[in-house]
Amino acid sequence: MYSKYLQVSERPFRRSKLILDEYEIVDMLGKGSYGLTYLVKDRRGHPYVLKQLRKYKQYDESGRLSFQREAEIMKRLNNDAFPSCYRQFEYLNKCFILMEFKKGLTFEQLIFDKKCKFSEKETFTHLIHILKIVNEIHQQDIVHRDLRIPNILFNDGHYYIIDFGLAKFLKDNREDEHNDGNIAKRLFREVAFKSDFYALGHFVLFLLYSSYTPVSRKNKTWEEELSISTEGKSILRKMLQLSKPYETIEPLISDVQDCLQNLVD
Ligand SMILES: Nc1ncnc2c1ncn2[C@@H]1O[C@H](COP(=O)(O)OP(=O)(O)OP(=O)(O)O)[C@@H](O)[C@H]1O
Repeated sequence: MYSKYLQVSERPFRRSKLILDEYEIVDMLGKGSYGLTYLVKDRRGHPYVLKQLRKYKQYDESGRLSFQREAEIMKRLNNDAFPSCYRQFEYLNKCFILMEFKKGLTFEQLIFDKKCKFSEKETFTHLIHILKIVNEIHQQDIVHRDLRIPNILFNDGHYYIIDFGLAKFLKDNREDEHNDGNIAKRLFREVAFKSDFYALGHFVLFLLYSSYTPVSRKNKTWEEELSISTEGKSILRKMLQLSKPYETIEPLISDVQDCLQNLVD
């Protein structure tokens, strides 16, 4: 009850507010269930992203641990494709992570705001680039667990993956966590590489549907609606765990590369 009160009563910082006498709030970027995300700038005007753990999560050990883990994972992933974690601090009894601002548009913005349309070839080309950076994450035995269109940015040929709030080390796999009977949640959140492929399967569907025009009002499956290659369909079925799933990234990368060779522009 009290945590519900804290959740609804918590007000985000206003624009222009100075944090630690150093970082000025420029804009609010996101309001998730466990964090508030701001765009801030320092005194020289350099932009950063500042993530604040929500108050009601701060009193919960698992909330504090996840926030700590998010920072630890960002520090571990030393690659330009992921935001660097610069600083963790407390201010007014709230926990913060200061990270690198990655310039770009999310695939959600590209599809829904910019109305970009992606062909099958373009979709799998984006996928192969993204898989190469997901490989960097998996090589550290980390599963991202939230590879959705708002968490993948694109800018001038560069791809960035953000939001490690749900990421976990493989060793942190706990049976009870994804055993609550909700199958969709389990497929997205399982602490196994295949849950990242499952999420990317949905990412691929979002891109493919951007260039789809409905021809009837009947409810159909993506396999009936989308006209894509047999290879593309087979990859997607495995990603979505409708047929024997990919357990590691290498065979998936290899299948996407083969598929791309046969697709025309
Ligand atoms: N490092 C970053 N560089 C650039 N933009 C970022 C960065 N981190 C977050 N953002 C932007 O802020 C938005 C919200 O951030 P984030 O996903 O971390 O928080 P969230 O509140 O948990 O959001 P969600 O509910 O979408 O997961 C992102 O969709 C993205 O547009």
